[in-house]
Amino acid sequence: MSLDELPQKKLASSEAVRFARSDSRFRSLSPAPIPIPTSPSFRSLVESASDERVNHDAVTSHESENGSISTVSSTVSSVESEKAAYEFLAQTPIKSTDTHLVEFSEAMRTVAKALRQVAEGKAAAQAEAAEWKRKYELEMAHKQQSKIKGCGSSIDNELEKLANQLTLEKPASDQTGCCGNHGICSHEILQDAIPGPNPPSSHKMVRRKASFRLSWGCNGNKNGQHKHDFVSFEKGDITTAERSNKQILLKWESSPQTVLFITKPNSNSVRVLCAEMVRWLKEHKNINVVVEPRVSKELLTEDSYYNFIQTWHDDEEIKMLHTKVDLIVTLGGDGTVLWAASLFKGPVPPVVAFSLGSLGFMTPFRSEQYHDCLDNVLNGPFSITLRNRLQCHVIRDSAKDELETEEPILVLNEVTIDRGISSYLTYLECYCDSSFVTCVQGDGLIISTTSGSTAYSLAAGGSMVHPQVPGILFTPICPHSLSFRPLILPEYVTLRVQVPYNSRGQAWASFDGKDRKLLSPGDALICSMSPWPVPTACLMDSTTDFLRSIHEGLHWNLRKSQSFDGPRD
Ligand SMILES: NC(=O)c1ccc[n+]([C@@H]2O[C@H](COP(=O)([O-])OP(=O)(O)OC[C@H]3O[C@@H](n4cnc5c(N)ncnc54)[C@H](O)[C@@H]3O)[C@@H](O)[C@H]2O)c1
Ligand SMILES: Nc1ncnc2c1ncn2[C@@H]1O[C@H](COP(=O)(O)OP(=O)(O)OP(=O)(O)O)[C@@H](O)[C@H]1O
Repeated sequence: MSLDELPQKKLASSEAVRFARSDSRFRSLSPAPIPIPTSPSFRSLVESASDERVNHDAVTSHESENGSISTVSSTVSSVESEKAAYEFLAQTPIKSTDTHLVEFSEAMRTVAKALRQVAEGKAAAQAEAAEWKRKYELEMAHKQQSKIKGCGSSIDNELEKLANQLTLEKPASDQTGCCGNHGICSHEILQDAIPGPNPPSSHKMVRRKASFRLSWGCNGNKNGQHKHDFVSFEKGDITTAERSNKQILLKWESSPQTVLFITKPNSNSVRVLCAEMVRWLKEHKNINVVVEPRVSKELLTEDSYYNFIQTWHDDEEIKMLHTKVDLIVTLGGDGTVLWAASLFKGPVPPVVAFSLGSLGFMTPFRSEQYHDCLDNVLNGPFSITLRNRLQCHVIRDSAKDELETEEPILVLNEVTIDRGISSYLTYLECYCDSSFVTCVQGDGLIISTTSGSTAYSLAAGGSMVHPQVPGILFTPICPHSLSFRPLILPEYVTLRVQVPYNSRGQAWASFDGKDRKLLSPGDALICSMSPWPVPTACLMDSTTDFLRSIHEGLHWNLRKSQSFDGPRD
């Protein structure tokens, strides 16, 4: 832009104020620096122009490569520029210039205030992030302590008590001692339950859970022992001896006795298959069957033969399901596996997922072969995939100083933060531990597990990741930026996504595609890896099943082979 153009480009001062207030840079964390003019004549010219954009253009156009001041138009010398500026000032009525000066300084004050607020906001957010991390760690330490105190004695007694109860009864009040407020308890994560004699069985009796052992498959040798030294450091050489995630095998130490059925609703084929499988398990394997209340009604309406089935009546009973159920059978699609996982806020028994849906990424078993499949699983050993879940806490701005937060939500696929019905861009500040990651400006953000990498995250351009890879996917949804590529972060980090106070709109969080929660400015979502994975039984093994899913489910890299009879080297 040449100086001659300046008077025409001059904006009305009210426009300048509006611009200062609306320019997104003044709301962002790292605003572009506002250039300071150098020459006094130039400064007065710029001030009179009362437009920060004009200011910016003028300064950049005045800085040549050799450091001297030049204009875009090479014919105008600096002397001429100054002359033109004075001419311009002379033409401008004093009164109008004064008014412009006043209004421009008002605009600059607004800008300065906005910048100060942004800086303060950023500092406060960082301090708050650190504070929440501290509280979270405190809470975890507290849970760990109560677990250590309560686990030893209370779980034995409770299991004993439960074993003698005739139906799925409400837990006694001290049962939460071991499992925390949300029924979470770590004692069953790798080595489940306590081996020992079973109490006498009777009609409707819930017996002690079957025990099992998990081991690591080693180069195809199913009895391979997992070495605990991941890294060795001998004579200064660092080598990785064994990696943490190998194929895991589950071997029963006592026979499984109780199977929970979770079924897709409103499907006739599922209802018929469920009734048949329940009958088969009872008659051929003498297995106790627990079903959802809806399914219990359906089965009992169909035939009083199903009197032996058990169900639950309230949320408290759901919280204790993991202490009674040896195995979960799901009949449906991936949504049914997600639903089954969502019932367990703590440890999850192994899941055998039969495919009765359209895609079936996590449902490797075919219902036509259910006799063989269930036989194999009930006898064991069988391969499992330990599918990590994310633990999500919504922290409300209004409750950020309280220790008690909303109940955590565990997701198997992902948590999505999007713009919901709002037509504005979402504006989300993201932190990884105490480091600032980025501001998401777009339709939203997906924080996904590796199991969820083939679901929504994939549709948003994220990578497909083997479910045993320990990582967290950070995938933007339609980011309004050309350079925002998805990330994969290590599983040990804590992510924090905050809707800043100066966000234009609200955001919505949804968990495995369900339970939408409104996030208002100031609210935050904290995600970290949960210690409670979902163990899913494999048809073959983790890798074979994963590759089968991407081939058959997604037709990954399907292409006709070239014929042999073409041109050659
Ligand atoms: N644009 C998208 O792709 C999109 C949009 C919304 C939700 N979703 C996904 O839907 C999931 C909820 O599933 P639903 O069955 O309850 O809803 P749904 O009935 O809408 O089905 C969503 C589809 O995603 C598939 N799916 C689910 N989990 C998968 C996984 N881990 N790998 C591969 N495919 C998977 C399902 O088989 C189904 O075909 C959410 O967790 C989310 O990942 C995807
Ligand atoms: N036991 C259940 N109770 C309530 N809702 C359920 C249950 N099981 C599944 N759902 C819901 O029903 C919907 C459909 O289930 P699912 O995804 O398993 O079937 P599908 O859509 O036929 O299969 P696919 O996902 O493979 O296309 C999902 O939204 C899921 O959350």
